Amino acid sequence: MTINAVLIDLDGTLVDSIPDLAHAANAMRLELGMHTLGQDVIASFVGKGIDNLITRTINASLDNEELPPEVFNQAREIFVRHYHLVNGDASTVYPGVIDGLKAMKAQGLKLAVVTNKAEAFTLPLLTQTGLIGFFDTVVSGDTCARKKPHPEPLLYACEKLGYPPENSVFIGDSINDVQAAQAAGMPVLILPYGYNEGNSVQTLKVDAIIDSMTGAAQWLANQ
Ligand SMILES: O=C(O)COP(=O)(O)O
Ligand SMILES: [Mg+2]
Repeated sequence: MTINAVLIDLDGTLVDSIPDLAHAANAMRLELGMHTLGQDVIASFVGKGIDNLITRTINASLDNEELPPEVFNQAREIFVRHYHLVNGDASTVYPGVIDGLKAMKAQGLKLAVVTNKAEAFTLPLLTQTGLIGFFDTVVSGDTCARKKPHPEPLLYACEKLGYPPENSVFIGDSINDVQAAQAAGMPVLILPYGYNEGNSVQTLKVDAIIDSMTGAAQWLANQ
C-alpha cells in the first residue's frame, strides 16, 4: 500500500478541546436557566458538529431530538458567543502529536485536517495551538455541504492534496471518522484517548487502534 496523504481529525485526536466546549455549553445552559452538566457528559455529545452538540446539550441527552427553531436559534447564538470567547484557552495538544506530525512530514506525507468543527472555530484553534503550519489543507465542518460520517469532506481533502483515497489514510477518534473513511474507501487508524460519543473504541472495526500520533507515524512508516 502506497500512502501519500494523511487526513486527521481535530477534536479528540490532535487537541483535547473538551474544557472549552464544556465551558461554552454550560454557559449556554446557565443563560437559559438550566443547571450545568458534567464535563464527561458533554464530552459524550461531541462528534457530529456544533449544532448537534447544542441540541444534545439542551436535551441533556445523546438522542438529539429536534428543538423548536426559536429555542435552537437562541441557544446557538449563546453557545457561539461563549465559545468564541474561550476557544483554545483551556484546550491542549495531546502528547505525541507534535512529534508524530513532524515524523509524518519527514516521511514526505501531505497532511490535512478534516474536522466537523465549524471553520470559524477551527482556524483560530489550529493557529493558537501552533498546529496550523503542519497542514497542507484544512477542511472544516462547514466547508462542504455534508460533514462526517459522510465521506464528502474526506474526498474533498484528497482532491485538495492531489492523492486518491487509495493512497490516503484517515486518523481519528470516533465512529464518525470510521464511517466516513470507510465510505471514502480509505484505511482508518483510531486513537483511543478521544471522544467516541461515550462508547469504547474497541467496538469499532478499524485497520488499527494506535495509542498515539507518534505510533501512527511509525505505523505509516511500516506500510
Ligand atoms: O465538532 C465536533 O463535533 C467534532 O469535531 P472533530 O470532527 O474534529 O472530532
Ligand atoms: Mg474527533
